[in-house]
Amino acid sequence: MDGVIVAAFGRHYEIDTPEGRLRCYPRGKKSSFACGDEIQVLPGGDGQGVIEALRPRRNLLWRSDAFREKLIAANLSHIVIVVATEPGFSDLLVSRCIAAAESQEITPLVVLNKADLHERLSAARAQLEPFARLGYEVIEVSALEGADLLRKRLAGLRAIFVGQSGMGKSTLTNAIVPEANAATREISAALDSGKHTTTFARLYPLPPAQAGEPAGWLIDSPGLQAFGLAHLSAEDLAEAFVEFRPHLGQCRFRDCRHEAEPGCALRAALESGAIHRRRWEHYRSIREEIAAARRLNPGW
Ligand SMILES: Nc1nc2c(ncn2[C@@H]2O[C@H](COP(=O)(O)OP(=O)(O)OP(=O)(O)O)[C@@H](O)[C@H]2O)c(=O)[nH]1
Ligand SMILES: [Zn+2]
Repeated sequence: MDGVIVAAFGRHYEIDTPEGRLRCYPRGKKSSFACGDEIQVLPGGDGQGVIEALRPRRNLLWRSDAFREKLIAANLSHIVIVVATEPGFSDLLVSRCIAAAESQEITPLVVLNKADLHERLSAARAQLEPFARLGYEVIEVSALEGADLLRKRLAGLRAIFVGQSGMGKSTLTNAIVPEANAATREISAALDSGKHTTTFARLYPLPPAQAGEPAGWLIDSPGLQAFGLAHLSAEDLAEAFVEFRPHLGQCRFRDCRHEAEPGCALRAALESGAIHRRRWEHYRSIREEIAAARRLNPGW
């Protein structure tokens, strides 16, 4: 039977199948599946099943530091990077998420939430300007006011919300997917608290963009403060900055590290303004972090 992983708990998985939701276990000890993975399941009765096989992935979003890697989601069409007017957000984290997306050929989409908090709106817009200038879509919403525009935009997509804690990912999910509301209420009741912090990723169905087209889904994921990209090589990283692409391979030296070498095409693009200074800083700090991770663990 075919199914899709809707939640991953390490040792077991929740899988939606044509016969309903099953609680499934992998065959062996090793289990490395993610939300969005398409799976072949052997149902075992009483709502349980065994994972028989993984269908080939179209892509895989993951993060890594020197010693650990974590699968986030598979088979995505879009990564929705949620930021907010309040509290402040890290534009470096936005660049990291975009780099992760670009390296897997997933389309990034930036959502600026809490647009109802007007005093902070222009500062947040200014922080997003380097991304908007690159052609990345930025959508302003207020989860408290319904997020209708975003609901329409996401119809038919296979998307994940990523972002720092407190940006409003869960509130947006609740505004967009009615079933998510019920799930949040259950968890809150179980924890006996009004405050809800997402602790694991969960996939919810979305309607198709038009009747007759395929349905989509949306994954709400826990807030992240870090998005390590230790698995990307220096070349992968430069490629993941889309505005660098026309300049790659144009440096005087084939092995240019884009530091202080003469005839560096990237630095020339920076000086001419074709590369935004902020994005250059992001690139440098991610590259440093990758180099540090690889010094700690040469196995990468
Ligand atoms: N004013 C305003 N507040 C919002 C909006 N969206 C969310 N909030 C508030 O922001 C806080 C954080 O929202 P959450 O949805 O829990 O944030 P999250 O990104 O899911 O956080 P984690 O679950 O920790 O990852 C809550 O108090 C929400 O009520 C909005 O559009 N406007
Ligand atoms: Zn160079």
